[in-house]
Amino acid sequence: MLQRADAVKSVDPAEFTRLIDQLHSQFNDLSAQQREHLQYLQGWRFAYSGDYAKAIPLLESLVDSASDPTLQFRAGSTATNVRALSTQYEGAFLQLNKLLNKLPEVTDPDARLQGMSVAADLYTLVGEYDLGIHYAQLVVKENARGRGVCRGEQIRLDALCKSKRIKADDPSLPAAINACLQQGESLAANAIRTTQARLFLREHRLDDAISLLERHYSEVEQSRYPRGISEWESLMAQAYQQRGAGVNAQRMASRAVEHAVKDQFTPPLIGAYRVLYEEAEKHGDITSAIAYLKKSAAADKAYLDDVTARQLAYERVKSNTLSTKSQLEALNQENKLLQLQGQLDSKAAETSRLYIALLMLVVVFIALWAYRTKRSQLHFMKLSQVDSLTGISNRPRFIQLAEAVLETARKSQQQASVVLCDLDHFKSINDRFGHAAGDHVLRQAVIACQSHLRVSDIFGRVGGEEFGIVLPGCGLEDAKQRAERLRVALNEIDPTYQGERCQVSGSFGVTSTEVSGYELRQLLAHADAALYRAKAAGRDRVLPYDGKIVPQEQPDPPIDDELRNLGHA
Ligand SMILES: Nc1nc2c(ncn2[C@@H]2O[C@H](COP(=O)(O)OP(=O)(O)OP(=O)(O)O)[C@@H](O)[C@H]2O)c(=O)[nH]1
Repeated sequence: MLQRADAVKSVDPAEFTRLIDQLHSQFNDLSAQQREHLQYLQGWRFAYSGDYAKAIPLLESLVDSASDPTLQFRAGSTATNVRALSTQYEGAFLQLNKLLNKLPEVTDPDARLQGMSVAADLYTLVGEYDLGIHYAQLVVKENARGRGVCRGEQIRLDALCKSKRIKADDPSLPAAINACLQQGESLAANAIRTTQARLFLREHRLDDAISLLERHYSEVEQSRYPRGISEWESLMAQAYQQRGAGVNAQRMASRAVEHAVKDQFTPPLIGAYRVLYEEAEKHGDITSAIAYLKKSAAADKAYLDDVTARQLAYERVKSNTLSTKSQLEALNQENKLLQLQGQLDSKAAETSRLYIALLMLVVVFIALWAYRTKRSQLHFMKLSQVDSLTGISNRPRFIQLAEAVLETARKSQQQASVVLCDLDHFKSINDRFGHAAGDHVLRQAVIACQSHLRVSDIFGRVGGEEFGIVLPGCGLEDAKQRAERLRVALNEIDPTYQGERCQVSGSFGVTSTEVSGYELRQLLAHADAALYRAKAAGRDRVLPYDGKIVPQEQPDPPIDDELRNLGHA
């Protein structure tokens, strides 16, 4: 029943009214959504009958609260229309803005037709004919369920008529009327006929106007649409008057006034009063003439006020919308700017992270490079400090370590001893068994000595087959005993090499700080003197420096030269 009522509401007013009443009687059986639909139809009925005050709250409450978005949009369309009809133009344009914003999301073709029709109507009403025509053409183009051509053409032709861009003979007029009739839209067909009648009157084709208006008058009367009936009758009155049929003119004008919607001052009403005034004046009824003239003037003024009001409302809403739009655009720009700023910040952070990563990579690379360099430096340093044959300190390293140990001993006034050891007849080992055997003996001699030395003792190869030993914390007597142990250890080296016997022995010269002081040069010289004495005494023995044997006089050579000389000793 709801659907049927909706379908017939503008084509069969009697059936529509009957259905609505019947639905009201079954109100309790309706679902919430059905009640909302009924509320919409009730609002529509009030609007149709000209009771705008009742129609508006019913419709607008649905705009905000209806559960179905399509019904919301439809209620909004009708509410816009009703507000315009009741001259609440600002409200109408505000509603229209809401509608046009929602329009892209609306899919229901009927609802779209209704919304776009309202837009077209309203723009035409404020003289924005091109905009009105634009929406009317959209209605025609979408042609929802075949009804778009009728509805859109009705508005487009009205806008063309008002903007004086069409003639009464334009073929689109009968074509549109036919389209409406095919759809059963007699109300719209008659609205187009009204437009055509106005055009006939404008072109002074009175017979055509009267013929058209009379032909369909009864049909219009049956429409129960007061606004349409009143306009029709006003046009008839004006046509009759111009034709000289005063009685008919007066009759129709009175009906037009009678049917006019209360407090609505439209051109048809003004026209009707004008006819009544002129007819009364013609018949000498001055009192009535003055009364109608006053009414006509009042209606005219009210209409002009209305035109001004709607123009003002339109301009006000338009400028508000524009300023809201520009505010929104400014906000959008600001948002875009903020977004860009955000993107820029994150890019900058990303770049910083890249830089940091790069920097870390460089640092790691440098650290690695430094580590490798240091390692190879240490390796080379070690190589430069170690005797490659025996693995103990070489001569420069021995001197360096010995000086350090003696300096420490000097500072703490502790004793230290220096021992020089030279292998006996080493040349003959080389000569008899070969150089490799000599090397082997040198390595064995070092191993034998090491097993009797402490970690704190300094042991180095100071010449070809000559070794230096510094014994920190060791006095002369102790040093002699320890040198003796070394001597015995050399004797105990396995004397066979590749099946041949090669006896190893060494001669030792010993001195200590208590005898020679803390100067390494002096200590070495004295130890060397003792060694010289041991060699001379028959080798394979330990002799201390006794101060009696003076080593060979030398003009204080640099310590390396001295050591070299010692090596040859
Ligand atoms: N195999 C080998 N021989 C070396 C090395 N360094 C020096 N020599 C040899 O050691 C020998 C030292 O001989 P001399 O200085 O005559 O002394 P010596 O034969 O030990 O006799 P005295 O010291 O008087 O007992 C020389 O023949 C050098 O060539 C070495 O690294 N390896």
